[in-house]
Order: sequence, then C-alpha cells, then structure tokens
Amino acid sequence: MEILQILRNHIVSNKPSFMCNDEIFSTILNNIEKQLITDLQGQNNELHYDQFIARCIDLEGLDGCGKSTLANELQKQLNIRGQKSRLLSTPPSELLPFRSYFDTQPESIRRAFYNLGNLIVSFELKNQQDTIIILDRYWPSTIAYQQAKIIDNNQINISWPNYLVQPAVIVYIYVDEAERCRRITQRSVLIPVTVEEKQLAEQEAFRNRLDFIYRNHIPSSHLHVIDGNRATNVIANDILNLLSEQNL
Ligand SMILES: Nc1ncnc2c1ncn2[C@@H]1O[C@H](COP(=O)(O)OP(=O)(O)OP(=O)(O)O)[C@@H](O)[C@H]1O
Ligand SMILES: Cc1cn([C@H]2C[C@H](O)[C@@H](COP(=O)(O)O)O2)c(=O)[nH]c1=O
Repeated sequence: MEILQILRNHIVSNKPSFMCNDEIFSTILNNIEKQLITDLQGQNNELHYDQFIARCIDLEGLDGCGKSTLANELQKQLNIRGQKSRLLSTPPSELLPFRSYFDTQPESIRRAFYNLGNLIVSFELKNQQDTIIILDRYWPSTIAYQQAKIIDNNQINISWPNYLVQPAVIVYIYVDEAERCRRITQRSVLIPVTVEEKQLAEQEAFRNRLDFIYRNHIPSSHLHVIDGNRATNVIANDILNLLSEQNL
C-alpha cells in the first residue's frame, strides 16, 4: 500500500535524523501490511472498507473546539445508559511517540503519517462491533486540513478512501472564534502546537476554508454540523439523540 511505502522509504532515507526507535515504527508498518494482505486475500483482492459502517461517533472540528471534553462526556452519558463505549483518537496511542518527529516533516510525509493512524483506527472500528467507539479526529481531519492548505476551492473533489471504514455518525463541532481562542488558552500546556494550529490562529482565510470544507466537502451522508458554543452536556445530549435516530 502506498502510504506504508512512503513511510518506509522515508525512514530508510532519513535514518540518522529519525530520532525515535525506527525498529518499533517498522514493526508497526509490517503489522499493518500483514493485516491488509490477510484482508485482501479474504476479499478477492479488493478492499471495500468504505462500505462498512462502524458503531462510531467521530468528533471533528478546529483545534480547541471541545472534542476531547465532549468525548469524555459522551462516554459518561453512555455509561449511565449501560452502553459500553471506548475512546480512541488519531493519531492512535501507538503512534504518539513518533508524532513530534513527523510534525516537523514535509506535508506529504505528515499526511502519510496521519493516514497510517487512520488505517490503524479503521481496523479497530471494523473489529469492535459491540462497543460504541468515540473517536477524537479521523480521516475527515486529515483531508480537511490538507485541502484547506490548497487555496483554490474549485479543485475540491473528495471521496472516502476505500481502505477506511466509515463511522455511523460524524459530528463537525463549530464554535465562535473568540470562544475557540478562549478555550485554546485554557487547554493543557502539554498539548503540542502544530503547524496547522499556528496557521489557524494567524490566518482567518485558512480558518474559513477549513470550516467550509468540513461543512460542505466531507463525503458522507453521516455528517452532522453541531453548535459547540453550548454547555458540553447539552451538546452530548444532541449527539446521543442522533445515535438513537440511527438505532445505534
Ligand atoms: N462546551 C464547552 N464549554 C466551555 N468550555 C469548554 C467546552 N468544551 C471544551 N471546553 C474547554 O475548552 C478547552 C479545549 O477543549 P478540548 O481540549 O476538549 O478541545 P479539543 O477540540 O479536543 O482540542 P484539540 O483539537 O486541540 O485537541 C478545555 O480547557 C475545555 O475545558
Ligand atoms: C489527526 C490529524 C491532526 N491534524 C492536525 C490538526 C491540528 O492542528 C493538530 C492537532 O490535533 P489534535 O486534535 O491536538 O491531535 O493536528 C491534521 O492536520 N490531520 C490529522 O489527520
């Protein structure tokens, strides 16, 4: 698969600067490749994960809009209802030790890294049918941030990748910019600041494009746009109503 090859070539040619343990990273790549090959063999050499709808709520939105806070609240409320749930995020935990390295790499390598994370999470979604997964960012973030960097909106033509499972509910949470800035300043200081986050803070045009892409170009009939300016429990309640509508 192209994503795995891009990352493999990258670590081979950048070994001296690949500060983290490249053996661990190579093992992750090999495991994913093995899983893909097994799945391909079972599906006549064609992956159609995009047709698989997982019991998952994917939370999307600009940095600091309240995704992680909402994820915890959703888990709390699902727990009260006796529904098992699990919190996941992209990049997934096994890739976090490598994130600071990839954050400094060229855009194409960073996107391959984020897509590796999407692939890992997609396998989890496919194999966790009795549990509702609450996901903090997924492929919509990867594609929306990538496309927002391209200035010409006419060029936007996005389709869901056939190698990724689709969540049953994708929520785009929007907040007023003043509120988002207030939330960013009170957020944990341990959260690293990415290129995109700086760009969001400094460039209104980038923010607007990102918002536009999330609202209009995520290719899913499961996308819901939700007002995140309200109290977390109220937003969570709205999302849980969406789940009930879909009999999840
Ligand atoms: N509905 C809300 N009302 C008031 N404050 C909120 C709300 N949701 C989140 N916050 C606060 O905003 C800050 C950022 O929230 P959070 O970390 O959940 O955002 P995030 O979208 O996950 O951020 P990032 O994308 O950077 O990981 C936190 O300090 C949190 O307490
Ligand atoms: C998963 C993912 C993230 N990003 C960028 C967007 C944000 O600026 C940062 C931080 O995200 P987090 O919620 O604090 O983890 O990463 C991206 O551009 N593409 C992605 O797939």
